[in-house]
Amino acid sequence: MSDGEWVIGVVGGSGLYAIDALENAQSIRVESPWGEASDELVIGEIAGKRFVFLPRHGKGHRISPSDLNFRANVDVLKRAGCTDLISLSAVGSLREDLPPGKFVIVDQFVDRTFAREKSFFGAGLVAHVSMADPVCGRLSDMTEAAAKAAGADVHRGATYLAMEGPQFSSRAESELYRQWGCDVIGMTAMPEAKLAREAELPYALVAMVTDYDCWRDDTADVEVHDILETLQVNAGMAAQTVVEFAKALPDERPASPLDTVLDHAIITAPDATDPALKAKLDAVAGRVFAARAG
Ligand SMILES: CSC[C@H]1O[C@H](OP(=O)(O)O)[C@H](O)[C@@H]1O
Ligand SMILES: Nc1ncnc2[nH]cnc12
Repeated sequence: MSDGEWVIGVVGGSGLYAIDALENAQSIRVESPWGEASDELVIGEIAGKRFVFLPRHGKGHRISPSDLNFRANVDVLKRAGCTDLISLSAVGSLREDLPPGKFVIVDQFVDRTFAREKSFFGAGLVAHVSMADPVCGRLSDMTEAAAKAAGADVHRGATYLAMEGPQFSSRAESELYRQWGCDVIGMTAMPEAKLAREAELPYALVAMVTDYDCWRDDTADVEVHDILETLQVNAGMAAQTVVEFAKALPDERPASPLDTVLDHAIITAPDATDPALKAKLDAVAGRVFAARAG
């Protein structure tokens, strides 16, 4: 893939249901063969760059983590022309030195979710992408710089434990995840990051710490009310992070190795391929099919 234009998809998590800085904003509903996405996409510009916003839980926070259609969400962002995805998420902290208010640029995941569709591929078209380095370093560098420019207290590098939810963790689980070396906990970055990788969309995660989960003796156990209170304080900084990101974005987007991960991931022979699944994969893997045909 050659150099080109940036189109930045932003997935807004809890407390982030709109981006006011989007200029010439238009809401569009994008159909997906993977079902209903969480909401309409809002397409617009910030500092002359193209952005596409999707509220992960839908406007009004209608959709629970286990009910999110992650495949449709990533598929519609790909269909809308996104080249890269930035995820903004609320997380609990599993570490003393990551207090509420901190912005954390996540670089690893432990996926403990179990009730979600985790791949675009499957019977009739099998693919195995690498998740060794699950986030894009270039995008993470830029989001780190942007969060700092927005005035956030930023920590770079953390392991995110993705839990199923929607209930918060028991104290024993919280302690276990700490012993595993996990740093923050949330319910949504998986399978989002896996699906972004399959869709050849470089992905970065800005996690905003809202609470200490339930492992810390002298802190009250996490409650939604406290999360939303902390998010209200942070929402401005999160929105400003997107603006700073846009301002610093170079005009040209250099190609990324993550743009072509499917070149070496699809294992099913052409004559064993299920045409119906192949058709559903038109946005996610259309580039590879076209290259193979041509
Ligand atoms: C609102 S409390 C728990 C909720 O917040 C996080 O969502 P998101 O990652 O979309 O910001 C967490 O993962 C839970 O879904
Ligand atoms: N403690 C926590 N556990 C899971 N998801 C969260 N999102 C914000 N805080 C969380």
